[in-house]
Amino acid sequence: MTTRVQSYPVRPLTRPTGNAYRNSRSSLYLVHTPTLEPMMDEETEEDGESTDSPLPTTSSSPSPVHPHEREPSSVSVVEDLSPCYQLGPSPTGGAGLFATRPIPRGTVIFAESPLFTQPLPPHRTNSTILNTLAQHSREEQCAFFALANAYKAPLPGHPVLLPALGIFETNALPCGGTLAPSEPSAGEKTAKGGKGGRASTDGGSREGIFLQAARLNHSCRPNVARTWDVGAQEMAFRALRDVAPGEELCMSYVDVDILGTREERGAEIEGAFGFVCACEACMLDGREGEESDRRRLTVRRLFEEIGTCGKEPTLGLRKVKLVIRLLNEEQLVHYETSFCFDAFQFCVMVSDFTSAKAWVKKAWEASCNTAGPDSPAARTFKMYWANPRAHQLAGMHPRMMLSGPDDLSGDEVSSRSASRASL
Ligand SMILES: C[S@@+](CC[C@H](N)C(=O)[O-])C[C@H]1O[C@@H](n2cnc3c(N)ncnc32)[C@H](O)[C@@H]1O
Repeated sequence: MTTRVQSYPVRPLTRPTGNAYRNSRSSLYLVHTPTLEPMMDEETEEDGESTDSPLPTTSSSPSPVHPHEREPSSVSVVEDLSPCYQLGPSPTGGAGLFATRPIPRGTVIFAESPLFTQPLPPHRTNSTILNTLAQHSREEQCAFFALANAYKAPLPGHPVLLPALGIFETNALPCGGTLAPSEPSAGEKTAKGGKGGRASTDGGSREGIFLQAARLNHSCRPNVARTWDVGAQEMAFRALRDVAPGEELCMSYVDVDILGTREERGAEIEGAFGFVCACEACMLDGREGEESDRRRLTVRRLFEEIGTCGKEPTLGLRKVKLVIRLLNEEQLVHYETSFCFDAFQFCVMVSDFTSAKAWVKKAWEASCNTAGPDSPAARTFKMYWANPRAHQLAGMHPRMMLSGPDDLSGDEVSSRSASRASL
């Protein structure tokens, strides 16, 4: 039987429907259910594990500015609590949100409660939305009706909807439920709410209007991630990477899998959301556009291949390192989490616990930046960071030294040539 590495608890590479890629590792979540509390660190000299890697501390509630990058054991709070973004005209057309000062990756840019929520189709209609809006202030009603409506004069093949419903479908985000990590959303395709592959952090039982977030445009190279906080009933929006002043803040409406070519993404976005994507990545042309397409397809292919490298940890790790380089070149670093956890598993298989810890630490940092330190994934990574031997694949192959994420150069072929040739 092939030994496959397992997807991490909140799997990022999931397509909404009808795609073989989607199912590749969707059933391979962690099969043992680890305690989510950190265990005692079991480092031993025999295993040569480093002791200079302190375990992270986490806070339970996000501050308005809350970077986790670089030094995960400390949380720096930027003193200026005024919004670090403002509304402005977007190059994609319409309005968008723009950074007004540098935003470090991992920062909670804002957290927002929904103005109101609605059930999934077919249980919401123009009337249910109007009835709900009637309970709100005039100011809030005006704010809602000032939002974009992609269904007023839609592209061919898309219906014209009544105004309240059209605005809702254009701007709603999933919130309010608790799906199992592998469970696809039960929602039908609904503009932003229809972003498929919505995992546990989003929930799936209701969709809501978030007045600030409704101004976030889509990008296939997003710099913002959203996470639904069930406890706080808020959506948190985090910077996926360092954002420069003046840069537009964009999330991916296609949720997590934006690894298709420009053509594939364009068709998917137009079909699901009724607009032609004019994001930075889709606007690349000529050689730059081709290279971007090639990198994304290579990442997608390697994602599949890495899942079957359980018998060849060395090869698996080489592929992970290549993917990470490609993701950096493509500025899709938020996908790193899954691959770092793959690398962790290759290392524990051969009892290289020092490298394993370095990889799972990187996975932890990435998951904090994407979904916060209290996310199930971050908590699981933290547990494995404390005790990598707890993983069920630990020691399944003869002992061997692999390498950690600090050595991305390694002996791999250059990413550009490898993206053309198979490893
Ligand atoms: C939730 S709204 C985003 C904010 C909107 N631009 C505004 O002015 O309020 C979604 C709409 O913004 C536009 N939009 C968002 N992302 C876009 C993109 N990448 N390319 C082109 N249009 C985009 C589309 O018209 C879409 O229906």
